[in-house]
Amino acid sequence: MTLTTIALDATALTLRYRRGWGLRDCTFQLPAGRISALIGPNGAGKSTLMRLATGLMRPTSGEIRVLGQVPGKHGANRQLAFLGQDKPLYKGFTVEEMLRAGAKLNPGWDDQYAHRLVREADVPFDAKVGTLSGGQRTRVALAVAMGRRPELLMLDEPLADLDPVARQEVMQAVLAEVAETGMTVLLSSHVIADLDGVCDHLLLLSGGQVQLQGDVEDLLTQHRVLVGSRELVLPDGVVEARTTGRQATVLARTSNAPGWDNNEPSLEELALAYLRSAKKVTA
Ligand SMILES: Nc1ncnc2c1ncn2[C@@H]1O[C@H](COP(=O)(O)OP(=O)(O)OP(=O)(O)O)[C@@H](O)[C@H]1O
Repeated sequence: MTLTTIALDATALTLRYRRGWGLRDCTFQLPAGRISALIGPNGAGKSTLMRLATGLMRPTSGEIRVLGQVPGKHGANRQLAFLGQDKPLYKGFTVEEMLRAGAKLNPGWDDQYAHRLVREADVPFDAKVGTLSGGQRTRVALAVAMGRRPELLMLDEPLADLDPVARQEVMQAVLAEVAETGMTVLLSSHVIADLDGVCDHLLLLSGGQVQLQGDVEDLLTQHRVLVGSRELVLPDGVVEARTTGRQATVLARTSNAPGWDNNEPSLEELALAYLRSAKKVTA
């Protein structure tokens, strides 16, 4: 990938908290204009990575570049919008006042668009933010983040408190924005099924380290779910092997597994196999 096609570029990125590692020697690149999934178990380092990208924290060693710049060096990156797990809203403001604050604070603010996003979510403009449900607050926080029309949008588990219809609506809004403006999105979620068909790039962290990264289509074609007798010879590239009775189910990075029934994995099968195998290694 050349510089202009890379939105996030990390080299040996490390952050050590007093208690232990947040991230450890992470090297990866996320492509611009695409939706990248950030997956990992609790404590994997997903929020830490996003905080480093915003410049809220500095790495202990290594480097991260966001849209070509080291975060925080030239003030807040105006092209970057970040929506963390603690939604950055003023509880005493009405939704309308929140949008007005967004307009005042952000030069590139698109007021019509932000209002449309709130309207689509059926959130009343005159309601106080503090009286909204968790899901409604998420929709307002998203409108504030996307109203800035950022080049890079980072969402830390944005779907966690949304109902199934709202999850779909939010993903549709994000997809439409990516298609229309070429915005780059980094999206973390524990519900991998929500990311399937939406994300075209994957970054999987575990224990602060990169376990798997790449283009989703490429990763899926490079892996196989193999089903067969447990007596069969395992191919190279086994990520995870499980047995029930006389049958074995294997996920392997291979295209050559004689004797096995083999199918391309879904994103969920791929990610879960890597997450389970990382858990076994660290247990
Ligand atoms: N402020 C902090 N001080 C000390 N340790 C921290 C701090 N924030 C995170 N950590 C530790 O760093 C590691 C990575 O945490 P992080 O919050 O980045 O993980 P995560 O992948 O976002 O987890 P989750 O899915 O639970 O939100 C964990 O071991 C966590 O305990």
